[in-house]
Amino acid sequence: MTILLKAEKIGKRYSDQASALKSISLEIEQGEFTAIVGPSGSGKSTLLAVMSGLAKPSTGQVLYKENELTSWNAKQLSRFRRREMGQVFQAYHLLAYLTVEENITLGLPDSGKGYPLNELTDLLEIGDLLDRFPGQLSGGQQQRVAIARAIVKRPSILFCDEATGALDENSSKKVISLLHRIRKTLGTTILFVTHNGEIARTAQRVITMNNGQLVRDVRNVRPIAPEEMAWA
Ligand SMILES: Nc1ncnc2c1ncn2[C@@H]1O[C@H](COP(=O)(O)OP(=O)(O)OP(=O)(O)O)[C@@H](O)[C@H]1O
Repeated sequence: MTILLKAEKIGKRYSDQASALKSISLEIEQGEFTAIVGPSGSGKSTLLAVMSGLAKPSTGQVLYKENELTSWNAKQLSRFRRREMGQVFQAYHLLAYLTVEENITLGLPDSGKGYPLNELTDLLEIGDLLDRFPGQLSGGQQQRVAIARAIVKRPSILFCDEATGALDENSSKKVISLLHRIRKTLGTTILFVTHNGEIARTAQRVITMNNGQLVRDVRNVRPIAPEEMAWA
C-alpha cells in the first residue's frame, strides 16, 4: 500500500469565521477512488482545495509523495498542477473560443509526455467532437472534455469537486463509469467530492464529513458498478 497524499492535522479558518476544517488527518492510497460526502457546508470543498494545494491550511500540513506540499512556493505548486494533478469541477471551465481538441491539449505539460489523444478521446467517447466548440456540446460532453483536459497529462491524482453535479442521470453514470475506467487503466488516484450517495456506493472508500471533521471513513467491501446506481 503506497500513500500518495497525506493530511496531517490540517485546520482551515476563513477570516473570523468558525473553522471550516478542524485538525483533519487523512491518508490517500495510490490508485484508489475515494468519495468525500457530507452535508452542505461541512468542509468537503475546502478539504479538497487544501489537499490539492489550491488553498493554504491555517494549521497542519499536506504531504504529496512525502514532500511537504504546503510549504511549496508558487513555482513548485504550478509545476505540481501542470504535471502531477488534474482537477474537474461542476462548472466545466472550457474556453469557448477554442475547439475541443485545443481545450484538451491545453492540459498537456511542457514535456509533451501526454496521453495519446486518440486513445484518450476514444476512452471518453468524444473522438468525433474534436473540431467542435464547447457551445456546440451538451453538458455531459463538455464534462467529458474537461475530464480529458485534466487527464491528458497522465496525472497521478485527480481531484473532482461535484464533477457530475450539473449532469442528468445518464451523463452522470457515463462520467462516473469513465472515471472508474481511467482509474483502472491508468492507475489514477481519484478524490471525488459529492452529495450523491449513489456515486459514493461505487467508490472503494467513503469519507464522511460533518462540521469540519471526518466523522466516518469506510471501505466499500463490494462497490457497486456505475450502471447499478439508482437515481432519485
Ligand atoms: N472563500 C470562503 N470564505 C469564507 N468562508 C468560506 C469560504 N469557502 C467556504 N467557506 C465556509 O467554510 C465552510 C465549509 O465550506 P465548504 O464549501 O468547504 O463546504 P462543502 O461541504 O463543500 O459545502 P457544499 O456541499 O455546499 O459545497 C462553510 O461554512 C462555508 O461557508
